[in-house]
Amino acid sequence: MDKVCAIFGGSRGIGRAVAQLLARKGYQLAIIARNMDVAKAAAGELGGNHLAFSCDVAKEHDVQNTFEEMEKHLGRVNFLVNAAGINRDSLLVRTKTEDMISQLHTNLLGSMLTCKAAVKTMIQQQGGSIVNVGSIVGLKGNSGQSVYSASKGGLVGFSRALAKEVARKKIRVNVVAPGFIRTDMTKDLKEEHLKKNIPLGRFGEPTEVAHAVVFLLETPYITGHVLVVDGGLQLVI
Ligand SMILES: NC(=O)c1ccc[n+]([C@@H]2O[C@H](COP(=O)([O-])OP(=O)(O)OC[C@H]3O[C@@H](n4cnc5c(N)ncnc54)[C@H](O)[C@@H]3O)[C@@H](O)[C@H]2O)c1
Repeated sequence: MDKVCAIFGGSRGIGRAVAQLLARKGYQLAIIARNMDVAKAAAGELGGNHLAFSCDVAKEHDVQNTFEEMEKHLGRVNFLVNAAGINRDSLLVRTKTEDMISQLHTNLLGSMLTCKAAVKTMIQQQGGSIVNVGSIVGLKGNSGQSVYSASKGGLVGFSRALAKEVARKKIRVNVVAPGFIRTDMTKDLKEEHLKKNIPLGRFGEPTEVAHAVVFLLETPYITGHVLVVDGGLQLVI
């Protein structure tokens, strides 16, 4: 069977690193971003016949439409990576409701919607594999990130429940929970200061998370697992 993988948030950062790894392994990829030009540039960079799609994961209509288009142009998706995500750091008392909603919609509802669409097509194919990108703060919590932590913690609960729900359909659902990774999301953080708290003494690279994502995508006897990729940070926080 062809390996067709949809990567939401595949145009940059961790999603892009996953795309680069899977392209080298011969997967047929759908690179999905909100902006079509950005998605096209990222898909083009990979070489081969990978396709670009535009989609806001927080919008159900966009997600449904994207799955229909992917099936039309690539065939049925049997691998899914949810790497789209946003964070709006602030203390809860200062967090605007609209920022709560946008984080929950993008990070949690968005993955629920893409998983729902993917599971429907994976059931028809009698199998599939999903990796959702969570965060170490979804397990440990972090001051100034209560809403982001909730969205990522919710993603763990959702993924583990879904793993149970679809296991008999030969569909696996796992989570990768990164610590500090060097991407646009962390570019304004003070790495020199923060890295002192990380046992391995540095931020991670997107490709190091990508290897963990691909491991979970491809390892047939693992489901409902949360794989932490954090340079040992969870040991000390
Ligand atoms: N960088 C880190 O330190 C770190 C740590 C833990 C978890 N994560 C998670 O890893 C994932 C990837 O983040 P990254 O570090 O590569 O950051 P990034 O900002 O480079 O990438 C985020 C991606 O999500 C996309 N996106 C955002 N909102 C979207 C929406 N509504 N619809 C579709 N796409 C949308 C962006 O366009 C971008 O491609 C995110 O879920 C993030 O929460 C990152």
